[in-house]
Amino acid sequence: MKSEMQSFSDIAAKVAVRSLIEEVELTPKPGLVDQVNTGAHQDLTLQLMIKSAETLTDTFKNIAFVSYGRNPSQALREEIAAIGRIGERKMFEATGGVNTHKGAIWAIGLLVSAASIGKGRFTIKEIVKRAGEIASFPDRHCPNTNTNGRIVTLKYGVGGARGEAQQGFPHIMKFSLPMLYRSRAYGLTEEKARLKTLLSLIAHVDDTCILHRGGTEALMFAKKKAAYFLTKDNLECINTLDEEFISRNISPGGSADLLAATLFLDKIHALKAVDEVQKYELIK
Ligand SMILES: CC(C)(COP(=O)(O)OP(=O)(O)OC[C@H]1O[C@@H](n2cnc3c(N)ncnc32)[C@H](O)[C@@H]1O)[C@@H](O)C(=O)NCCC(=O)NCCS
Ligand SMILES: Nc1ncnc2c1ncn2[C@@H]1O[C@H](COP(=O)(O)OP(=O)(O)OP(=O)(O)O)[C@@H](O)[C@H]1O
Repeated sequence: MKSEMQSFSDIAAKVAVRSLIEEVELTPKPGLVDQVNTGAHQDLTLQLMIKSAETLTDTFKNIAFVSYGRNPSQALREEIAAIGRIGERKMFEATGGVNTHKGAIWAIGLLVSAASIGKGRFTIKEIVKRAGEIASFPDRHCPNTNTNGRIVTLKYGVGGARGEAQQGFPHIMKFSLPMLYRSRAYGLTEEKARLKTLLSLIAHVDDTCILHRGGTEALMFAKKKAAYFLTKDNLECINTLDEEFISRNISPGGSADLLAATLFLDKIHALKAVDEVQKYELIK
C-alpha cells in the first residue's frame, strides 16, 4: 500500500503536469503557443510543450516527496534546486535544447514543495508564503551563467521569476486568482475565465521574456494592451492582440508560467475538500 507521502507526491505531480498542459491548450493566447499557432515562437510547438510537460512528472513527484511535512530551510532549498536542475536537463533533452518550461519548473516546483510541506492541508495563502520562504534561501549551487532573465533583471531593475517567488507570488494573490474566481462567479465559461486570468497577469507582470526580446517599450505595450482587452466583454477579438504581439515578437512567457501556477493552486485547493478515492477520480 502507498504511504500518505507517496500518494500526495503522485497527486501533486499529476496536478502540476495537468496545469502545464491546460495552460498551453488554452486558446487563443496572445503571443504564446496554443492550439491554433505558436505565437511569437519559431522553435516551440504545442506537441513539444505537451511532451515537455509530461517529462516533468518525476521532477514534481520528487520535489513533493523530499518536502513532505518538513519546514522551509537552506537544506530543503538545495535539495529541491538539485531536483529542479535535473528537471531542466530532462526538459532540454526532451525538446532538443529548446526552453519550454524553465520558468514553470521554478514557480510550480516551489509551490509543489510548499504544498507538500503542509501535507496537502495548507490554504493557498500558506502555500505561497512557504514557497516564498524557500525561494528566499540563497541558491549556493546556482551556476554563474548569464541567463536572459539575469541580464534583464540587472539591466531594468525588475525582480523577474526569482523576485516573484521570493515575495510569495504577489501577482497570483493580487491579480490572477481573484480574476479567476471573479470571472467564474460572473458566469463566464472556464476558457474565458482563464483568458481573463492570463490578461490580468500580462497587464501587471514585469515579464523578463518580453523585456529580453523587446525592452521597456514592448513591456509597456503588452501591459497597456492587456489592460485594455480586460475591459472588453467580447473576448473573441483577442485574435487581434495575438497578431499584434506576434508582429512585435512579444511572448508573455512569464505570465504563461504564472497562469499555470494559478491553475495549480486552484486545483490543489479544490482537492483539499475531497477524500482519497475522489482525488484520483478528479485528476485522472
Ligand atoms: C530562477 C530561475 C527561473 C532562473 O531564472 P533566470 O531569470 O536567471 O532565468 P531565465 O531567464 O532563463 O528564465 C526565467 C523564466 O521565468 C519566467 N518569468 C519571466 N518573468 C517572470 C516574472 N516576472 N515572474 C515569474 N516568472 C517569470 C519566464 O518564463 C522564463 O522562462 C530558475 O531557472 C532557477 O534558478 N532554477 C534553479 C533550480 C531551482 O532552484 N529550483 C527550485 C525549485 S524547482
Ligand atoms: N504557452 C507558452 N508559449 C510560449 N512560452 C511559454 C508558454 N508557456 C510558458 N512559456 C514560458 O516561456 C518561456 C519561453 O520563452 P522564451 O522563448 O522567450 O525564452 P528563452 O528561450 O529564454 O528566450 P528567447 O527565445 O527569447 O531566446 C519558457 O521558459 C516557458 O516557461
